[in-house]
Amino acid sequence: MSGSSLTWTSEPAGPLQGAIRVPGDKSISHRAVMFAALADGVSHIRGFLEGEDTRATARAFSQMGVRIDRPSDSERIVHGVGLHGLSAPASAIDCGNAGTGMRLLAGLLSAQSFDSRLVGDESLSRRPMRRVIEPLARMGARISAEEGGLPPLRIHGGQRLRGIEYALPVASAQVKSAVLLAGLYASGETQVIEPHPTRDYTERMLAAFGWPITFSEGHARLSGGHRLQATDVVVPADFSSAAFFLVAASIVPGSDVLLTDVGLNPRRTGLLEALRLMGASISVENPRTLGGESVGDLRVRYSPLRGIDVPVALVPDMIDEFPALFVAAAAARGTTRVTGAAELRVKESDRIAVMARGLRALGCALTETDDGAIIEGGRLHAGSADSAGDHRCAMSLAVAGLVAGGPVTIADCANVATSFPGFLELAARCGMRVGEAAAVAG
Ligand SMILES: O=C(O)C1=C[C@@H](OP(=O)(O)O)[C@@H](O)[C@H](O)C1
Ligand SMILES: C=C(OP(=O)(O)O)C(=O)O
Repeated sequence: MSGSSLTWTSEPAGPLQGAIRVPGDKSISHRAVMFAALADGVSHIRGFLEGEDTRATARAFSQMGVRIDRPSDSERIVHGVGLHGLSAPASAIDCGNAGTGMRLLAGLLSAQSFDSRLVGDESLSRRPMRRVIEPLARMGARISAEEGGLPPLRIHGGQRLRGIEYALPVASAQVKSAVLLAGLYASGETQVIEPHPTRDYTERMLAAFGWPITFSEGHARLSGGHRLQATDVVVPADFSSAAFFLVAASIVPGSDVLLTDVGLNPRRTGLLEALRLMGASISVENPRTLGGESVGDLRVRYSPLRGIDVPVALVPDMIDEFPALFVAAAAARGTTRVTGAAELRVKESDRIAVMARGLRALGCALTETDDGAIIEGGRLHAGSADSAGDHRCAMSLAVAGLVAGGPVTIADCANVATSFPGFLELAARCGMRVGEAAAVAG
């Protein structure tokens, strides 16, 4: 990573135009490497996200003896070692900035015969891990953490796991997936019940790799003792990365942008519905299936937005898109209220606080609440904001700069490389004026 001091400048821009394909889906890329590594045979992954988060996951499996070839950018050929073929890593596994990597690996590693240690960067080291430790301990896992349930995690191998029925206290695909991954190795049946359905990539991908699993909205059930069979995976473009362009083109007058091959799993597309409720003009063109997932091209045209009460039922389906939604709300006419989104406070940053500070610095009237915010739309002005090292806040604040009265500087943007390498190039290609501060100023 290129140092946390990276500052961007974003300037007001004219209409955004063009067709772009954002990089591969992060959630699917993490899981594709994991299941391919544990499968019997060789799997070919196309469209893999070349982000720091997913590369860290691939590195973790290389450390555990899995051969992973990279024939070209965003391609991986994974030589699976079978469910019991991983070997003890010689050193700690560094998950970088990735909550997904750490929580899913915690489930998987708690079932191995060897000990392991999971570490992360400064942000990940502040994120709650009790949510996975607790159900995994019930299955018989032995995991110790720092005070407060924080990383690093020390996982004591050689435990016999047993299946459990687990009702998740919070809607979390990461916790669900950690339990299901441990369940692959457990005796008996493992069942997970969610308070609200979350992204079901683990369930779908287990089925694609040949593991018997029953799942429906909010519920998944599997038994241990089967095998995973290598399969090829095609990763669609990441809706969460497309989100910045959906908002940008919606708020910059005259814009007309096409985002191609975007994954449209309904557990990810809450922002599409929220923006449409606000008056956005977004159509799905050429809907089709790619690698078992619904995909489509999203055509977004400028349309004046109005404030809404974001339906609470949409929250889990747009959990990573709130920083972008906050910007849409700040540029809309009227008031937007977000509730039921307390999870935003335990992401890469406290996303409610970081976006509140950032948008207030640009003149937005915004009131933080425990589980959301009240955002008054209006005109933004030039100013300085800090992303607090959070990739999604950095890109969202860059979008805000497009409609501010003058240049906006955004501090601490290096972590954009965790989920969206090449953001600046794609942004420039459709007409955004965002760049590294020195380059824009010079
Ligand atoms: O399972 C996944 O791939 C993810 C689940 C979500 O986290 P939670 O499970 O904490 O809601 C999301 O915020 C994250 O970016 C990716
Ligand atoms: C929350 C996110 O990811 P993770 O939990 O994997 O760090 C995200 O990408 O917005």
